[in-house]
Amino acid sequence: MTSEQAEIGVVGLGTMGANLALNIAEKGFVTAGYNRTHEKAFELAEEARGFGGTIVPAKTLEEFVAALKAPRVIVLMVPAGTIVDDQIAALRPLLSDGDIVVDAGNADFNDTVRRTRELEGSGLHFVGIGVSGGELGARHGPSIMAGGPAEIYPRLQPILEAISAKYEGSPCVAHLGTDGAGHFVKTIHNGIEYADMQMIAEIYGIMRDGLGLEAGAMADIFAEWNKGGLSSYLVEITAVNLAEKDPETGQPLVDLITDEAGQKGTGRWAVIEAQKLGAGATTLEAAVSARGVSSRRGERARAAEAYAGLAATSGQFSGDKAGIAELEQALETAKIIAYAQGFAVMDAASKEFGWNLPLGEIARIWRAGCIIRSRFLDDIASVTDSGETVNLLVAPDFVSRVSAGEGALRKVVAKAALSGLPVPALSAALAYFDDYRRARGTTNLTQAQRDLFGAHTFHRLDREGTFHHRWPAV
Ligand SMILES: NC(=O)C1=CN([C@@H]2O[C@H](COP(=O)(O)OP(=O)(O)OC[C@H]3O[C@@H](n4cnc5c(N)ncnc54)[C@H](OP(=O)(O)O)[C@@H]3O)[C@@H](O)[C@H]2O)C=CC1
Ligand SMILES: O=C(CO)[C@H](O)[C@H](O)COP(=O)(O)O
Repeated sequence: MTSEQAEIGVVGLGTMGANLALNIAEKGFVTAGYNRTHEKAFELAEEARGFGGTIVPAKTLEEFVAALKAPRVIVLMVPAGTIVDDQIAALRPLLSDGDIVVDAGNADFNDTVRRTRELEGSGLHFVGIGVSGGELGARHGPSIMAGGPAEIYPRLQPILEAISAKYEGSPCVAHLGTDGAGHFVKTIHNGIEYADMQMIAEIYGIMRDGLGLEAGAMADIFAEWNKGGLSSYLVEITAVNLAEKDPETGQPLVDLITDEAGQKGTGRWAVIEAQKLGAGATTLEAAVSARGVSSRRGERARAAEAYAGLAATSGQFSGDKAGIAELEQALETAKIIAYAQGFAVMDAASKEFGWNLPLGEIARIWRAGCIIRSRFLDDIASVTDSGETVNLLVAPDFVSRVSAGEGALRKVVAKAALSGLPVPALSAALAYFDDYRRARGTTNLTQAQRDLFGAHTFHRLDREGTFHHRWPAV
């Protein structure tokens, strides 16, 4: 291979990096590849040759950098945290003015902001981008959420547009704002992903433990739902997950998988940022907490024993057509509420960090390629396009949909409570909805309590100003 021929380079050729490199090479861009375990780069170069693409493999970072045309574009696809800092530190002495380092892994947007500042004035440009779509998305078309300096984006745009997913011909990629905007949006994408997955799991729990349905029967129901308002990648894969049989035992594979959810941190970051912004993302919180509870399997087994004597009111749910339709409508309604929360967090962040996030564009680039892709994002795009700051819950189209579905959600949450079936995310959605639509809430009492014990003051409904009352001593 000759030197200085690659238009872009990828560092970190694991699940995502390898597939992204193949995707880029397939689109006709000569791509340099470096991996800590360098054999992978050579294997990948061989694979790319198979479809006529070029990946220039490198044994060392020096060789990798030498293979790139200047000004260089280097994409990091390694695990979040210090590994990204270490890679930047290792690359820095090898790079020149004008080179661009792109962190395309999941990252805490605070780290992206810090790295941007650290590289400011160094001659290098730092760009944080979120990539969603998992292994297949990376290979054939992910949704890409770009941050970083607006003036640098045009240099990345042709490659990003070529490799991204397309929705009716439109590339699912956009520059969303400066510094950490892309990673922030990806983080909220993942928070919504957690909520969506948790709600699906709760409905599955009702079908399994409340209705006694077998996995195969549930697969058919989810496959049917995927043809309607719930049509989405996550519902589609749920049907596939439930239909799959373990090749060794012939049993549904899902029945043999332990009920302990892993998490790599993005959902937690989403919830932390929502809390910092004072934008309640209760369905996302419920989903993150539920994964935490699930991981304490031993503790749960002991608690199950301790409360074995508690009687649940069985027979609440019905498996007939109307009963299944009620579950479908409850899930659809709760999903709208979860997405409303996610978009409200992005709206709050946009104002706090001065990003001017294009919420309609975000919904549009999530319509294909990413894990939460669904038909329903098209509806969100039209609502958020108006440019007005609205919580989706008060947009007219969603008011009618939530009004039509809230009864089903309420019944499902109530029946689950009576049955002793856990529905933390579905009930969080309902509670948020009831809270959000209540013109006269109850925190007047909270304010009174705060003023009594801490002289924190309060506002009054009947006059302007800030007040402190001399409450009776307690
Ligand atoms: N998997 C997914 O669905 C998605 C993942 N992401 C994000 O993409 C990034 C990569 O994830 P993924 O591809 O799944 O992870 P993998 O574990 O499959 O790959 C990790 C890559 O990072 C390299 N690496 C790990 N530790 C080090 C280190 N200390 N120094 C140098 N290189 C190191 C590995 O090299 P080696 O081969 O030598 O171990 C490998 O190339 C992460 O930020 C992840 O959050 C984003 C969207 C989806
Ligand atoms: O970014 C992703 C999808 O969008 C990754 O698959 C991520 O790993 C999912 O998060 P977690 O591992 O915490 O479930």
